[in-house]
Amino acid sequence: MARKPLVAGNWKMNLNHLEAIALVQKIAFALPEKYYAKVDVAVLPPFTDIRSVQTLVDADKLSLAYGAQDLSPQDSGAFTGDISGPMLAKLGCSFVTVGHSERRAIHGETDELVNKKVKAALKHGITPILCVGEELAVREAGEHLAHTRDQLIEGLKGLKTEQVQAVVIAYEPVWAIGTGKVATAADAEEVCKSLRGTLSEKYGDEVATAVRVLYGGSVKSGNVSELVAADNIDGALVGGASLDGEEFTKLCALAAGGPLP
Ligand SMILES: O=C(CO)COP(=O)(O)O
Repeated sequence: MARKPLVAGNWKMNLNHLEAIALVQKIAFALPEKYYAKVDVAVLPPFTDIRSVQTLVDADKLSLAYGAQDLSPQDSGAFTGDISGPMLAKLGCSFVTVGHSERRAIHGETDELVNKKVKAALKHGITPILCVGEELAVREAGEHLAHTRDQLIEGLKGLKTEQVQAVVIAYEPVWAIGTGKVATAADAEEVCKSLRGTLSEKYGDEVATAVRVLYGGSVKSGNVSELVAADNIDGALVGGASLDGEEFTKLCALAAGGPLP
């Protein structure tokens, strides 16, 4: 089965809601509709931008999807500062990143919490983009396959097979994030293939064949084609390059197989 590539722009803590509107308009204008038949495109802005993005996407009937960068494992209650799955679902979010390495490192998120967040997203009909990836020391020790396998297994723990089928996985080696050091296509493919192998072993071939596995870490228009050409890489989770409308559009068009618009 051919998996449709997904390119998701993780804006991280960048752009206010006015800047968000400008960027989405730029992408909508620059990326012709026909590309969406070959690539799914999503933006993941900060929470404060989502309502504005929703309004724009709805009003102009854009094919672009959007989502959030995190969610609470809880639905509601005394959790100051948190944002819940039902709130995101109400805003029309299709995706939410869960377990991004920045949240694991800066906010101390454990695999157990990440697993709860994956379940919270699924409960509210939002596709979790479960992020896994090793630090440089882990790779240098040759432990990257075992490390990412454990993160995958723990992140999906307790899910039914059909729920796993609804998840997107993103392999983001920590040493390649925001550093300009992209993993080679061969390095990225090695891990993505191994993750798919783990899915097959735990949930069967059908699920493993259906689930999209993205690569993230210094993806740009200059390297995306080589990455998505690999058998087991089904798109990209893009940080820095997703903040530049022209660059992001180019990247999406190339992930769709080109030509440039
Ligand atoms: O963390 C990332 C996306 O989630 C990758 O960020 P960069 O593309 O800026 O390296």
